[in-house]
Amino acid sequence: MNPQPKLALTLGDPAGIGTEIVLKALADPLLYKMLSTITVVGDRSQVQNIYLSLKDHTNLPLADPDSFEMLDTATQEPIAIGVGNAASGAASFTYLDTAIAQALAGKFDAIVTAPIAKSAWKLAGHHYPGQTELLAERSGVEEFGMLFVGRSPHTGWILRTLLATVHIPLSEVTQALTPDLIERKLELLRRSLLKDFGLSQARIAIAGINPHSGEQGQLGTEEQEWLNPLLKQWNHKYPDFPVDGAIPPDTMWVKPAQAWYESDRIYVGHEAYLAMYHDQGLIPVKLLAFDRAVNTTIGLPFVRTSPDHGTAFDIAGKGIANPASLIESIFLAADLASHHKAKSVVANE
Ligand SMILES: NC(=O)C1=CN([C@@H]2O[C@H](COP(=O)(O)OP(=O)(O)OC[C@H]3O[C@@H](n4cnc5c(N)ncnc54)[C@H](O)[C@@H]3O)[C@@H](O)[C@H]2O)C=CC1
Ligand SMILES: NCC(=O)COP(=O)(O)O
Repeated sequence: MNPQPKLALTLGDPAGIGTEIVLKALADPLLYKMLSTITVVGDRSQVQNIYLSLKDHTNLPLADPDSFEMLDTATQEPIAIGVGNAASGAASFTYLDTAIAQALAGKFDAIVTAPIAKSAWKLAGHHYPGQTELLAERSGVEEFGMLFVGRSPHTGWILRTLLATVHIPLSEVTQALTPDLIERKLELLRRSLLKDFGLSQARIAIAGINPHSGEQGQLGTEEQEWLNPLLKQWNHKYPDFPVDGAIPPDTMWVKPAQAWYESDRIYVGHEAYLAMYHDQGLIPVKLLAFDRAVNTTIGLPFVRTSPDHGTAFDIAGKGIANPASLIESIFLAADLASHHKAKSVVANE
């Protein structure tokens, strides 16, 4: 039988809500059976301090730091809660870097990351757009992507959204969106649907770039000039992973929203969506699923998941942070990693 996958759980930015949601998640009865498979990566004394300061005034129970495994990654200096700074950026960078090194050495099958602040990484001298790019660089992969996954609590339907471009200024988006990029993202998504999610057939919906997908060239020409012809070629090449589009971006999310909320409708819809830029994809994801969507990095040699929210500095230390998206991230990491392990067992047989 397959052993359960081993998960690293990093604390994220210590000035944010990371430690609080980790302690809340690990106290959740749903996670109880998985506790022995999880190693928290971060500063033990900081965890102890947050536990002592919050345990008598939070809205949810906290796990006692003695009840779980920790890989102690002590930080250089005490960190005040509520504002990301160079010290908190240095700490969250070290937690993630430590977890990556251990995952690459085979000690972990998956990394679940609590949120970091990119601005704090920059203050600490680490110039990465986010955790995703550090994970990819350390793993030596060039093709990787940011995929958000959320299961509807109303209908059980799963919304999967890949971003074609991620953390770049809006003014750079149209230059970044090239036929080569879209083809690579579609291929990454196809492989992930096949290998990570076990779907041998899936429909993909792709959003246009311009209002009304260009309105036949009147509101932008990318769709007519190269996006629609590229999709035609793709559909010829991969009939099991057909792409619908380019769908006008303002209406693309109507059917997913119905599938999310309305169990009486039969939505024979798309297994995945490709959004052209960060907010085109993440506004609908967060409107529908802020408390449960999971950010997963596809294309890595190990599994990586993270909540869809950030460090929430405005509520850090108040005991009111919601751990739901982190809990979903832990479940998804375990699922995806079990799937990978099962496949590698079959491959070695
Ligand atoms: N996975 C990651 O590492 C992510 C990191 N970030 C980083 O987080 C920092 C802050 O970003 P913001 O845009 O302010 O987004 P945010 O998600 O941290 O906060 C947005 C709003 O949602 C609330 N919120 C967020 N998570 C919550 C939770 N678990 N429970 C209750 N309320 C919650 C906050 O209090 C705030 O009002 C930025 O530096 C950004 O780069 C943002 C998104 C993801
Ligand atoms: N908006 C998603 C996000 O900021 C996640 O970034 P990353 O740190 O996971 O790369």
